[in-house]
Amino acid sequence: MTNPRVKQLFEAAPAILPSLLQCDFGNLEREVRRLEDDGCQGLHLDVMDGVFVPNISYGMPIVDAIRKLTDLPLDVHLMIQDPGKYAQAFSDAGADLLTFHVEAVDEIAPVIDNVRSLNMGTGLVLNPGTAIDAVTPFLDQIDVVLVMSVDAGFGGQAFNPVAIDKLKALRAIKPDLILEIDGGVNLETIGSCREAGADLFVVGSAIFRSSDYAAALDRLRAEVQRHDPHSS
Ligand SMILES: O=C(CO)[C@@H](O)[C@H](O)COP(=O)(O)O
Ligand SMILES: [Co+2]
Repeated sequence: MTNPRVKQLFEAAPAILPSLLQCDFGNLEREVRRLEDDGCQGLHLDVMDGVFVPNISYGMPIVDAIRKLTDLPLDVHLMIQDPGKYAQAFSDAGADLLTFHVEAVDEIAPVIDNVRSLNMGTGLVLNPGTAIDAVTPFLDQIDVVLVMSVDAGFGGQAFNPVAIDKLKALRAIKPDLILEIDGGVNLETIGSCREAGADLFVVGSAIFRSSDYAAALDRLRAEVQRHDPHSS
């Protein structure tokens, strides 16, 4: 991995990545500063097109605005049809790690090649109903598998435990693969994700519905630490 911010993010793992979907967009700079001050090691940006998922969030201009506000690694989760068509634009906007859904493309390999050629970290995303066989042929070409524990499209949904078995299976197949989990990750669910092998934890509601982000992040980090499979 040559992208220095992605390298930095992976070295920080296990790490919590706040999903900005539910942040206060009217005060974006204040939100980003708060998360930086609270010791976050990266930000998760959810891009939704109203076609691949039944919701619309934001696109390149917001990624670009956040890039100008921070040097933190930007993990851009594309929930869009035909993601390869927009890889260059998200690279230009400042994405460091670009993940796209296997369900959104007919041919996965050319999109991986496209993202890699732009020097971004590359990740494949699986919705809860998609088996890991959809990503296993590509594990040597990518940097991350993002396992969804909700159907992509909305924050605030309940965690689907099918994700736990997928994390365990992927960890068993490739011990050094970076595994990311997204959807319904909170104080009750984050420990089992860590035990199952997750390295990066995307958290939306459990941070942004709290009045004290720092305290919420500290509690989540303590839970990750408590469930670390490597500590005795
Ligand atoms: O990609 C998505 C939803 O599609 C996520 O990144 C959510 O935004 C996470 O929010 P919570 O489930 O933690 O509320
Ligand atoms: Co996401």
